[in-house]
Amino acid sequence: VAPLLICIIDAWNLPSLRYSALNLDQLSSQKCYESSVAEWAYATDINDENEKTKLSLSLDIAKLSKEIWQNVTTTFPLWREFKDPDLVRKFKTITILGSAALPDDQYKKYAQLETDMTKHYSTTKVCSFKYKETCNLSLEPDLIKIMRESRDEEELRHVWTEWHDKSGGPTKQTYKQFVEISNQAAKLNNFKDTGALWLDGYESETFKDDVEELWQTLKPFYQQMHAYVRAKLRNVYGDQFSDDGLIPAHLLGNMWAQAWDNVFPLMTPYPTKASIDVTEQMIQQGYTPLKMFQVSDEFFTSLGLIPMPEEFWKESLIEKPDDREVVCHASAWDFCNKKDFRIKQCTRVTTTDLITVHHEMGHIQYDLLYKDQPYFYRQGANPGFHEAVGDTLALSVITPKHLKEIGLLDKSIPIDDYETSINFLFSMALDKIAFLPFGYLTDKYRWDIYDGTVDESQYNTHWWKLRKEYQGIKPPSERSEANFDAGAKFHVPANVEYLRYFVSTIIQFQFHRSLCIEAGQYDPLDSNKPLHNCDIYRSKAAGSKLAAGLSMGSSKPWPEVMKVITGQEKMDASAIREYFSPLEKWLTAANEKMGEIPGWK
Ligand SMILES: C[C@H](N[C@H](C(=O)O)[C@@H]1CCCN1C(=O)[C@@H](N)CC(=O)O)C(=O)N1CCC[C@H]1C(=O)O
Ligand SMILES: [Zn+2]
Repeated sequence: VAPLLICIIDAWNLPSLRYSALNLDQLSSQKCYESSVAEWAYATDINDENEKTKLSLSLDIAKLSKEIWQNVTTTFPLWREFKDPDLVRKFKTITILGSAALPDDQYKKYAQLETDMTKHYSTTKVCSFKYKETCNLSLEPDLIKIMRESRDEEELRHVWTEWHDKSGGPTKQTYKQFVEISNQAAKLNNFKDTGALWLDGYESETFKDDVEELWQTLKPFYQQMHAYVRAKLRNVYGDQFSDDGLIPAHLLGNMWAQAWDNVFPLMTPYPTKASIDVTEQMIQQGYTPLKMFQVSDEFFTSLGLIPMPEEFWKESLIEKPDDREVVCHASAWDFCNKKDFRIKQCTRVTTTDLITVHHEMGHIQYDLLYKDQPYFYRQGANPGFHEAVGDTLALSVITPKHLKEIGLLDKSIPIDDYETSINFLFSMALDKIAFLPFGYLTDKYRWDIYDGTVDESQYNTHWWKLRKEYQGIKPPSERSEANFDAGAKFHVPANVEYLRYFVSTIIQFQFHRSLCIEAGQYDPLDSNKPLHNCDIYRSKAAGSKLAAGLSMGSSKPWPEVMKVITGQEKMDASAIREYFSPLEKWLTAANEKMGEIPGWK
C-alpha cells in the first residue's frame, strides 16, 4: 500500500513527495465500481450465485478502505492538527469507514445479516383477502395498489396485518444481532453507537435539537391536518374509530402511513375543482415507465442541468421483471466511474410513481454534478441534500399550472382560484406534512435502540409508542413482541438512515423558494405569485443556482452549500410554513366548524 500512501499525499499535492503511479481516486473508484456492479447484479436478480459475488466484492472494498485508513492514521497520527482545513476534511472522510472498520470476519457477518434481512423483505409474499388460496402477492405492485385503492376496511386490515406479520416479525432476531455488530463498527470509528455515527453526517453539535425544534414548530399544523383527516375517515369507516383520537394505520392509503395522498378522494375540500392526481390522464395518454423517465429528464434539462447519460437509458431497470426476484424498492445508483449511473424502479403508471421518478433522478443529477470532485467529496453536502434534489423539482412539476403545461390537466380547467389552490395544497400536505413525524420517528426509534435505551424485548412496544406519540395512529390489529413492525419498512432491514428524508422535507421548500425567486416565479410581496404556484420549468437561472451548490458535493460543510443555493446558511421551517400558510388557516377554520379538536390522548 506504500505507493497509495505516496499518492495520498501527492493526490493532495503536498509538495514534498514523488509522484506515484497509483492514484488513490482511481483505485478506490475502481473497487467501488466492481462492488457496485456486483451489488446491482444481485439487486436485479436475487439468487445465491449473485449474493456470493456481491458479498465477496463488498468485503474487498471494505478491506481496501481499512488498509488506507490504517496507513493514513499511522503515517499522519496528527492529521487533525494540520493547518489546511481542506486537508483535514479529506482525512476525516477517509477515517470514517462505517462498517468497513470491522475485522474481516465480523464484517462478513454484518454484510450477511443485512443481505438476509433485505432479501427477506424483498421476497416476502402474502395471501389475498378475496382469494384465500392466492398467496403470491408482492408488496410492489400488489399490496401498494390495494392500500392505495381499496376502501374495504377488512381487506385493508388483512393486507396490512399479513405484510407486517410476514415481513417484519421473522427478521427481529436477525436485527438484534445486526444492531450489536453495527454498534461495534461505530465504536471502531470512535462513535458511541450507530445513531451517533449517523448524526455525524450532519456536522452539527446541535442537529438533534434543531430537528426537534423544527418538529415542534410544525406539529400544530400536523395536528390540524390529522384532525381533519380523522373526521373525514370517521365518516367513511365510522366503527373503526374510538374516542382516543387516534387514526387506525391501515386507513391512510399507505402501508406505513407515511404519506396520505391516496385518501384525498375521500376528503376533497372542493370536489368540483381540479385535483393533481393525474393517474387516469397518464393511463389514457398511454404513458409508459419510459415516458415518465423522459418527462423527468426533460424537466431537468429544461433548467440547463445534465441529461441522463447513454448508459443510464441502456442499463437502468425501470419495470419489474416477471422472470426473477428483484429488490423492487426504488433506488438510484452511482457506479463510481463517472460514466455509469442507473435507476432501479418497479415503476407503475401513477402520479405517485411519477414523483418517485423525479426523486430518483434527482439523486443521479447530484451524482453527475459532483462527479469531478475528489473521490471522497462525491457525496451530498449532508444526506438530506441528496434527498431534496428531485423533490425540489417535483414541487414545480406537480403544480396544476405545470400539469397543464405538459398536457396532463385539461387546458380548460380553471386553476387560479382559491378553491383549486386549497385542493392542491391539501393534497401536497397529505404527502409532505403527514410525512414529517414518520421521517423523524423512524430514526428516533433506531437511536433509542442503538444507544441501548430500548432492547429487543421492547422493539415493537417502543415502535407503537412513538407511532402514537408522533403520528397519532394505532395498529389495526393486536400487536405483540412476536412482531417487529419497524422491520416492515424497507430502510430498517436495509439499514438506511432515515432522518435524511425529514431534513429533505424541510430544506426542499427552502431550495424551492430560492429557485422560484431566481426564476421570477415568486415574489414575497406579490400575492398573485404565491410560492405554491411557482413552476421553475425552463429557468436556466434557477438551474445554474442549484447546480452551483450541488456541484460542491461534500467539499464544504452543508451550511456553505445552503448559502450558495438559498442565500442563508440555516435550515429553517419558514419556507414550508409560507408555502402551506393558506391551507393552515383553512384547516383550522374547517376543524372549528366541524367541532373537531386537534390532538390525541
Ligand atoms: C423510494 C426511495 N428509495 C431510496 C431513495 O431514493 O432515497 C433508496 C433506498 C434507500 C436509499 N435509496 C437510494 O436510492 C440511494 N442510493 C440514493 C442515494 O443516496 O444516492 C425512498 O426510500 N424514499 C423516497 C421518499 C421517502 C423514502 C421512502 O420511500 O420511505
Ligand atoms: Zn432518495
